[in-house]
Amino acid sequence: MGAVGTALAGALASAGHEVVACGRRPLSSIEVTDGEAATTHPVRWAAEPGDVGPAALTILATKIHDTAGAADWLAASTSEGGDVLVAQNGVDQAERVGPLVGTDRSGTDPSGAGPRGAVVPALVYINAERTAPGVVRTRRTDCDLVVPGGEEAARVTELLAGAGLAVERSADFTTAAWRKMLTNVSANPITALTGRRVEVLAEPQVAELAMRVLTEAVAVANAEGASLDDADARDVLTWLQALAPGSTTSMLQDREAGRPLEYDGLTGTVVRLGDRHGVDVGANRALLSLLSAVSPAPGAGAR
Ligand SMILES: NC(=O)C1=CN([C@@H]2O[C@H](COP(=O)(O)OP(=O)(O)OC[C@H]3O[C@@H](n4cnc5c(N)ncnc54)[C@H](OP(=O)(O)O)[C@@H]3O)[C@@H](O)[C@H]2O)C=CC1
Ligand SMILES: CC(C)(CO)C(=O)C(=O)O
Repeated sequence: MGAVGTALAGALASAGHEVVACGRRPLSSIEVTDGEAATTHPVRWAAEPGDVGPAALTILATKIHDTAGAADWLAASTSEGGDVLVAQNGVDQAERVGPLVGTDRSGTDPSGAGPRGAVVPALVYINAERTAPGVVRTRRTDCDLVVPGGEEAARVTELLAGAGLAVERSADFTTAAWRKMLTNVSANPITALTGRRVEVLAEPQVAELAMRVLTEAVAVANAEGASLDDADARDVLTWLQALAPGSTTSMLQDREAGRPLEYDGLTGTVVRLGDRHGVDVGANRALLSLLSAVSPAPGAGAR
């Protein structure tokens, strides 16, 4: 459980759900501070996949490059079905996680057709800052999560009911995912590279760079089937500039903690797709070069 996992776990615990924390460090409770109010919730810690047991809902909230590392946890919690909410950034959550869920991974079932739950992508708009293991500060706007339309996402949304989360359904999830991606290919690299929180995006020269990054990403998004324009790029920058004072990014937190940076599935994706579609992605490529100089791409094979 990191920043997002703890924030979502706190919300589910407050709705009365039993929460199991799958992780490498023992955890008996979590604390979530939203605004001034801190709430503490008990959790059961599972030290290894064999301790998890079947779950009605599994939330995967690792960094993109750690997805494959979570495979045994996912196989264990979905061995009898149950849905998976993929609370990760990027644009291909379902493709990334689908193969890891609910299939017989022992090799004894050649059809690979174990029980299957649904894999539902979630675009996370909660700004979550982990200040200690199991301790998180959230800064929220009027939307916490965006999930697709359809029956499977409706079932997951129902499970989340009562958790105090503002969940939106999007009938055009490709566009919604790329809109969220715009926040991450601009704010995350720029904050991580400058070592400053999102307020850095208010500086005129930085805002100009962010707009170049965003307009390139909009062209890539549209080549991938999204429906965005330069006004959306402007809106995303305005949204980022209006985030609560002190808001950070997941990539800046990783840089500060000396952890690998999650750029391959974000800026790396924009650059690869830009090259494939013949879209100029010069500003994104420059950020990618700088990010790779700061931290070698972790798990580039685990996109
Ligand atoms: N933080 C934020 O505000 C936002 C983040 N996001 C996205 O959400 C996703 C999660 O981000 P965030 O919560 O910030 O990330 P964190 O780094 O805070 O949390 C990731 C967690 O995954 C755990 N983990 C990684 N590999 C394994 C494994 N093999 N087994 C068990 N646990 C594992 C880590 O454990 P350990 O602590 O032991 O390393 C860590 O606790 C990312 O895709 C991010 O881009 C989206 C919106 C906002
Ligand atoms: C929107 C933003 C930039 C902040 O929550 C984010 O998604 C992240 O930190 O990864």
